[in-house]
Amino acid sequence: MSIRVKICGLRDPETAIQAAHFGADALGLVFYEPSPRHLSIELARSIALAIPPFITRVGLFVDAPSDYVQSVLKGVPLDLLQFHGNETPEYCSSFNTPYIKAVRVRPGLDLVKYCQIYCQARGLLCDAYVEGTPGGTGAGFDWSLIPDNLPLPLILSGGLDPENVATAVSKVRPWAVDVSSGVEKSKGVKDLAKIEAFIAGAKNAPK
Ligand SMILES: O=C(O)c1ccccc1N[C@@H]1O[C@H](COP(=O)(O)O)[C@@H](O)[C@H]1O
Repeated sequence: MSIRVKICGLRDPETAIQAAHFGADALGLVFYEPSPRHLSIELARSIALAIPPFITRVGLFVDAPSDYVQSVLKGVPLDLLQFHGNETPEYCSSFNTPYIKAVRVRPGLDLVKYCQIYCQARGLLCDAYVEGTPGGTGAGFDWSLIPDNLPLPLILSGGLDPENVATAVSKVRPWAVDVSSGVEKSKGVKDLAKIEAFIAGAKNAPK
């Protein structure tokens, strides 16, 4: 099975198009104001419309008011929502749009139970826990905390980069990987060479 790769935090159409040409399967647009990758609805729309077909356009939210998510969905063509905060299963299911749920992995957290609670999610995204910041931190975590028997497709993220992604894919065998900081030259500024190397590293990881 070939690994899927999501590149998160695109901020201009040209970089999104390049990432698609390098083989990205999904591209993430951030709607979380404190993030350096936050987009206005207008800019997000121009990026989403530039993305070629058969690439999943993902909108990322963190504990956003429902009417804000609705207004983004009205203005921006999105295929999938990524909820990266403490959203309830009822909230996540209320937008009539497929979603993935992010969880910040910590010792003692029962990830199988978490999947059962979010059973409507299309996948579970496992990220690092960093006090005070919901994600996009570049921090990694102990992959051995992820059980083998997760009932949802696993999307591995948190501190991945072109150097460690092949090891992550070979060891953890996730359905997909997701990256933001690891393919940037500075906070919020993507690096095309790193995006290309990350995608190649993930897709050519030893089986
Ligand atoms: O990218 C962001 O700015 C962001 C903001 C708030 C929550 C999540 C965010 N991104 C997601 O965080 C993880 C880990 O990213 P990193 O590669 O460690 O920087 C990833 O799933 C991003 O989609």
